[in-house]
Amino acid sequence: MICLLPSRGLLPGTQLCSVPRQRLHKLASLQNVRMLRPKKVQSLLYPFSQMEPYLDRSVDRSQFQHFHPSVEDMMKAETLFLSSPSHKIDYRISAERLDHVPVLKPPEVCFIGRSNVGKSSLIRALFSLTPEVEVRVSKTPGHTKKMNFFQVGRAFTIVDMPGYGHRSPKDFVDMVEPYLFTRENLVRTFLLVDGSVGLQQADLIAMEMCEEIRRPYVMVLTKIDKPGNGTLLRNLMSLQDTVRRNTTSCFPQPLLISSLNFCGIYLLRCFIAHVTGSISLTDTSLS
Ligand SMILES: Nc1nc2c(ncn2[C@@H]2O[C@H](COP(=O)(O)OP(=O)(O)OP(=O)(O)O)[C@@H](O)[C@H]2O)c(=O)[nH]1
Ligand SMILES: [Mg+2]
Repeated sequence: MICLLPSRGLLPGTQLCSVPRQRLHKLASLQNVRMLRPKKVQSLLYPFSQMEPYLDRSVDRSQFQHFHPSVEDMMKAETLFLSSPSHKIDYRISAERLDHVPVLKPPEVCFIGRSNVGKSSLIRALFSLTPEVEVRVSKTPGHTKKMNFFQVGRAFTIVDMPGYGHRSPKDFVDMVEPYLFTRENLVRTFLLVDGSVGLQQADLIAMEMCEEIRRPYVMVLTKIDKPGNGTLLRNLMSLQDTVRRNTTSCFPQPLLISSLNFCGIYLLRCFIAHVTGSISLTDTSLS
């Protein structure tokens, strides 16, 4: 691999490399996914479909399908995650204090959650069609220490946040909380919960904070490849119950994601494209 390092304007955490096309993960693009077995396609595009057979018949399934985009809508959204000369996807800047945060016009979405929950991995999977934008991930909790801004053309900005639970709450309270309260162009916060362990006390505190901020946020269950179906279903139902009982600003449908096997990544790309106003959906996508 030829690396063009060091590159001007790049901070630690991001490298600009010339990556041969074949290094793209085979599941990065819907084009490839659509060639797989229909059952596999279904579970990658609509991860909730894996859970359905295990649900009690009395459970109302519509609450898990408020956002149910067509494959065509997902294809439209995917084009936004492809970098081109007229639509550059790139790391923009890192900020370790609120006054370092750049003023940017495009709508913004950010990812918060406990350290190690998989925030950076998820953003890396979203950008898997543009592997030259490197998002660093680590087994060690507390790896991401700054807010990292990634610009997706003029369409939107994605922000990777330091986690809470490790070296926090100080970092989080000093930097992330004021950002969430004051950022004018922030259109959605994604609050990640580890799907293999379920809701923890720290997650409940973060949900309370999001409720206090009163801006729209969405729960995301990560690492869904790790637990067995029983554990995952239990964690999903408990999260769903908490959302229903205790929240008013939270989107009613938790999104299910595995950054390892790309399950749910296409749906999340479409959700981001939708909430940032970058695509218009066909009528059937939202209920
Ligand atoms: N099995 C599995 N492991 C994952 C997944 N996503 C992330 N991981 C692993 O979880 C660990 C933490 O991932 P990160 O993406 O760095 O987590 P983070 O939330 O950004 O962590 P901080 O930056 O420390 O807050 C890494 O070892 C990842 O490989 C997933 O979908 N499935
Ligand atoms: Mg991180």
